[in-house]
Amino acid sequence: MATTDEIIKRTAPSHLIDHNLIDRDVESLCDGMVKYEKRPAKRKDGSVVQGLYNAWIIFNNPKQFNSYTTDMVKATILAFRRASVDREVNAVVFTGVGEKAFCTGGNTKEYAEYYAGNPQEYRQYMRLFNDMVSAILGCDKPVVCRVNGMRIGGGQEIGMACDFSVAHDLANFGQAGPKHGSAAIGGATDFLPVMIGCEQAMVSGTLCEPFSAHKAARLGIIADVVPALKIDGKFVANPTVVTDKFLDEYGRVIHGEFRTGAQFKEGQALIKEGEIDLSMLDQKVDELCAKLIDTFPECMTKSLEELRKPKLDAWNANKENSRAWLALNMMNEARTGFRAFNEGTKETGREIEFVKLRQGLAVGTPWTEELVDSLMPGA
Ligand SMILES: CC(C)(COP(=O)(O)OP(=O)(O)OC[C@H]1O[C@@H](n2cnc3c(N)ncnc32)[C@H](O)[C@@H]1OP(=O)(O)O)[C@@H](O)C(=O)NCCC(=O)NCCSC(=O)C1=CCCCC1=O
Repeated sequence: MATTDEIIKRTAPSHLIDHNLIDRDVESLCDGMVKYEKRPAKRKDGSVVQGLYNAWIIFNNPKQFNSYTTDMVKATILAFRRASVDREVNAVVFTGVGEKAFCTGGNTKEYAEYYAGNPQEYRQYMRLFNDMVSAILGCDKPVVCRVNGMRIGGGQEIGMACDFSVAHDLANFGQAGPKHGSAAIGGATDFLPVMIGCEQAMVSGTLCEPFSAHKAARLGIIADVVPALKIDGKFVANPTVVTDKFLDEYGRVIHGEFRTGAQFKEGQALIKEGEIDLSMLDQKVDELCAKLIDTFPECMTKSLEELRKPKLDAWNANKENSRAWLALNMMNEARTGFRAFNEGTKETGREIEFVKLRQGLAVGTPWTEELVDSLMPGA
């Protein structure tokens, strides 16, 4: 009987059709701000698998906490399509450069300086954003979000669109919309209720208070969490988060909550003096990818397609209405909130005085350019 290798050699066709949409490097679409790297796949024992790879899609905009510009969104759509049709790719690892931020969502500078006041332009942008989320949810390969740092706003939304999330425990997770002039309707309002229940989804989607990685793991936003801080060469859990207790004296769950007061400050100081090491994160990602490759490919894809449906159905039901609302929202609250973040500073703050705005609207004050300018931090 011929061996599998002999049969492959004898029967594999000499020509394969390329199903990519366009034949261009991902990097060339966005000046290298999204990288596409095929990294050799490994078995559970760490040995390299000949001819098979994982596609690493990497946001490369560290100065702006890996927020995505319009060009980066275009490149990401094509990167996921490329991974989907690449026969040698078994899984996608979606991550960012550095150890501070996976992604903090839409680029607030571009939002404030180009899209603010231009709903027709933002409608076109939101077609691209929607297609990026759909490209992740429709990827024919399992998608692992390697959470290399904070996952905020649209960054949290595209992260939750992935199939698995593995995070280091200095990362925070949350939304920013209602504080910066938007609503988390780029996926979070679709995914959060399905993933963590309506009550905690409401907390995360409206109050804009971050969850620690340990809380995100406890609630079910991420599959796994590992340490990244080393003190004297030894990995330690995030010292700003409660990880050594589960209940407080009243029986309330406190595991994963942020420490407060002096304890929080001491934790911050410890992080500053320690060393950040992502080797445990990469080991966990490698372990997961090694498990994924040890399966039938079509059965894996079918399982992904079925298990994605709760998120996908909510996303498909709402994404076009959300796109339309977000475009029109660029006329008032988004124009105001993203300008405030972009024009504010650490000294003046980067958010408006919400009560002042509410007091004005309570007496019917119209949205004029003058009103918007008066709300800018430091105005
Ligand atoms: C809370 C933060 C994420 C982190 O705060 P902090 O740790 O204090 O860092 P900063 O000093 O704020 O930021 C460091 C520098 O990075 C720049 N930065 C951070 N985030 C962005 C961003 N999203 N776009 C562009 N630049 C960003 C920041 O300006 C600093 O640089 P500088 O030169 O100014 O010193 C905090 O950074 C934060 O709140 N960031 C903004 C989060 C946000 O509002 N994201 C957009 C939400 S809306 C969105 O994503 C949407 C997606 C699709 C659907 C519609 C929609 O609204």
